[in-house]
Amino acid sequence: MKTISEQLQHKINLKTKPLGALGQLESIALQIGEIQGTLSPQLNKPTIVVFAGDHGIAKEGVSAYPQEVTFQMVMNFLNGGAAINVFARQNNIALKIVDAGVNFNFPPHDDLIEQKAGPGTASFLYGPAMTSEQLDFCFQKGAEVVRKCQKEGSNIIGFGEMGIGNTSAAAMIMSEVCQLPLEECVGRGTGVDEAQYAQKLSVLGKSQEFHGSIAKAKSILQTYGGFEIAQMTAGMLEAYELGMSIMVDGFIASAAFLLAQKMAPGIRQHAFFCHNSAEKGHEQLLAYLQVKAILNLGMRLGEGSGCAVAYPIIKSAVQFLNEMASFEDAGVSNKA
Ligand SMILES: Cc1cc2ncn([C@H]3O[C@H](COP(=O)(O)O)[C@@H](O)[C@H]3O)c2cc1C
Ligand SMILES: O=C(O)c1cccnc1
Repeated sequence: MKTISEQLQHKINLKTKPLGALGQLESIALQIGEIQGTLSPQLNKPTIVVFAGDHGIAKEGVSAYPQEVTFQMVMNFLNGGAAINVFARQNNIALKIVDAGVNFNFPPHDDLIEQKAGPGTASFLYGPAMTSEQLDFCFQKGAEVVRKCQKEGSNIIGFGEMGIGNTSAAAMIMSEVCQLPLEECVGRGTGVDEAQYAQKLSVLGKSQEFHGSIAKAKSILQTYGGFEIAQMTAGMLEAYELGMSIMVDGFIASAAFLLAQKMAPGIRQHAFFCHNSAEKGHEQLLAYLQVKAILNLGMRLGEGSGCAVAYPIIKSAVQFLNEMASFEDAGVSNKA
């Protein structure tokens, strides 16, 4: 009896095209078929969840933009005007916005899921970003929102984020997990200039000296945080448990994924890396995971925008697998 992977590969090879001619679409089709355990996979109710949270480290001059941009952008998401709104609408992707811990009290809104772990993390320059209770809360709530998406019929979910200062948190996580020097993990985020970049590197270097090396995934999260990053990690783990396909956005979402993979190595077979971000460090992060991103558009935005733009490509992979004729169906001669 052939394995499902062998049967899928056979089905792909018999499509009316030269062997391998659909390139990465073929590996995506194979992977979705493997995840769903079927020769005819379906994509149901694609959903992107954007987790927002503030960062204590933002007060140390590590971003080109002020902290209040986090809540202002959440309002923009709710009003439908951000990049992620545009691309999600374009591709019929459901969008959920989560307040994982923004330093602002939002008025109630139907499209906003309130699961605040606090009014932003503490600065990790002086101590851990969050308490163990806050981390537990993030794990519980991040998983809960994904379960809700699945109950609503979704079997493919994208993870995006918003949080001024979060390329700093992500760089700390990457350096720790990948055991790479900070210089290779720290990028310009929202676009810091030379002097601000030197300041960012110095603040992050001091933080790493203060905390020393940290082995456990959960301790890394508690130390460097992001409430939004912790909820993404938990959400990814839940999506894996539920057998869903996972779309990973850029640098920050990939840092959350690094921790999820440290906790559950099998998750990688469920993940699609939607794009290679222009943020320094992302390429090496993807190399560490030994994965190839779908797109390389020089994007460096976050918000789940890479997932929304890459989704139609994943859909093309599923469609060719389900709809394309085989050599036999179409009466086309196969290779001699
Ligand atoms: C207007 C605006 C919209 C954004 N949407 C996502 N980000 C992105 O930039 C931030 C990370 O960069 P850093 O670490 O340099 O602060 C995150 O909020 C991320 O989602 C944005 C940033 C800005 C300014
Ligand atoms: O790669 C990303 O997701 C990213 C890069 C820079 C700023 N915000 C997000």
